[in-house]
Amino acid sequence: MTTSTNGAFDRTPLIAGNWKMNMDHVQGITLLQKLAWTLSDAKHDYSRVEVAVFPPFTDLRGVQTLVQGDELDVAYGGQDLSQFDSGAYTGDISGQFLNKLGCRYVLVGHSERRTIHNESDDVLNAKVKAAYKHGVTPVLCVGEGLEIRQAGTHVEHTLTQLRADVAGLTSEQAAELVVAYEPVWAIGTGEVAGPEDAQEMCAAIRAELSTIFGDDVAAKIRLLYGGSVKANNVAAILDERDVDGVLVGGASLDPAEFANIVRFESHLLTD
Ligand SMILES: O=C(CO)COP(=O)(O)O
Repeated sequence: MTTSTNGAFDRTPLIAGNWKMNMDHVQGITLLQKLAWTLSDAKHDYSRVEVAVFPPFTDLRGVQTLVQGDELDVAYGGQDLSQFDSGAYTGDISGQFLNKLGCRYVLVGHSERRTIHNESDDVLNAKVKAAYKHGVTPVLCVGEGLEIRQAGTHVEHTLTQLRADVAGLTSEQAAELVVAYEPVWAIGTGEVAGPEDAQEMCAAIRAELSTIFGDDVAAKIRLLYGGSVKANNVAAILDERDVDGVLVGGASLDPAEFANIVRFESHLLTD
């Protein structure tokens, strides 16, 4: 991904931080300010990279105010959205509301939503479509649990999720899509899938997207890896041909660590 010879040069690397249910709106602003200060000291190290954060819903208005007021070069998004536009859906958040708050992205189908909230691929397909309807780009999360990995059926499992979740999208929509491969066994465990595991799955995902949407569209879709990404392992993961970014959980709560992940290319230069 970091050279012009691998065909992936045109895909802007996306370094995304999923804060999960951490950081209230006051803590969230402090975290984002510290991140912005750290990054502004080293702007030249990450000028080619897009940075995004996914705070809790209650933080989004404050994040919007800070990003706009200080003209921060940081995108932000919601961690979930409703498949519906508005109405009697207590506790849910419409994509329309996210759009109004300036969200560029929204996570769809994170494994914690799939398991804790039993979100099915049918629901996730509707959520992906709802995101496009409201002008927010979905970051679709797919990936297998430990038992499936041990059984060796992880590629087919993940592609089955992918096919169901992107069913019915137009090529124009698909070209904007971001897919995050997050093996559940590597989330928050310290177990990181090896760069070759990330590449194996991302190559399979891109091949499947080529079958569905054609080679040109698939070549535009950014594929992220997520699962125990840290500053000391990010460069090797992002050196893989089909891996175009990372979705970071725990390490995104530490502004210095996350800034070092954003500056992954400077690790490549110094390593
Ligand atoms: O779930 C993740 C990001 O969405 C990964 O979390 P960790 O980086 O904490 O393993």
